[in-house]
Amino acid sequence: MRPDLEPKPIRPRLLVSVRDADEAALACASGADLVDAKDPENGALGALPVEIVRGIVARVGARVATSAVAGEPDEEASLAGCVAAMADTGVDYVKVAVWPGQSDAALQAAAEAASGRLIGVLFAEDGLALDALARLSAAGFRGAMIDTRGKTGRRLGDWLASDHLAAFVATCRTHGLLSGLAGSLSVDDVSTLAAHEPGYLGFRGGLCRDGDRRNALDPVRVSAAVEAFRALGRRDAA
Ligand SMILES: O=C[C@H](O)COP(=O)(O)O
Repeated sequence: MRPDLEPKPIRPRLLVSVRDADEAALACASGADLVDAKDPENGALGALPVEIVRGIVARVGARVATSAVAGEPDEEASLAGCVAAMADTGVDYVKVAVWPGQSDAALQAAAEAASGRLIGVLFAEDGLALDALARLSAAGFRGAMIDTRGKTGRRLGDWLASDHLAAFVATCRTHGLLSGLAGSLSVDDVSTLAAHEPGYLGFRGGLCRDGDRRNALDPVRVSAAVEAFRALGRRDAA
């Protein structure tokens, strides 16, 4: 059965970024809650070709929630177009980079292009942009997440202190946004970050062979992550 990501799950959900339908099938079979289509060879928010994303949705979309990255458009004019192309693949959520200088009109057009399924990605390297969250909510975004832009070994917690992450999640909740945290996370981060009660925690590198996000997903690491998330649920239910 497809897990419910909203409005507030009893535990954070596990997002696993995948690069093709075979990895999507592995993540889904292992018990990931959200399968996220992304090109790990192309930076933090590399978009996959839409044909590959359609293949991922066809393979796992009936069994698990799906998302896809629409990239990091560097021109405001191309934002809504990138989002629309990815929304048209049938994914449940589209993720796109947002930055403070974007106009409200551009944000609104992007949200409309994804029919209320758009998640804005902010980068930890830019600091805590809490004021952006009200704008995303007003524009019609469904959620917001923090990720790291540079995949060079510095992790989410190296950029933002725990109280900042808690403030991000709480402010998302205030504005009715689904919240996500990511950035070179490992399974050891799960219980600490879960305490902030985000909607989901996102993983790629920490679940790949040798911890390198450009390598294939490692089934043993994916299973360990799934177990860590399930343990949270059991702890909360106890
Ligand atoms: O959306 C989440 C990202 O794919 C996380 O990637 P990462 O764990 O390699 O930083």
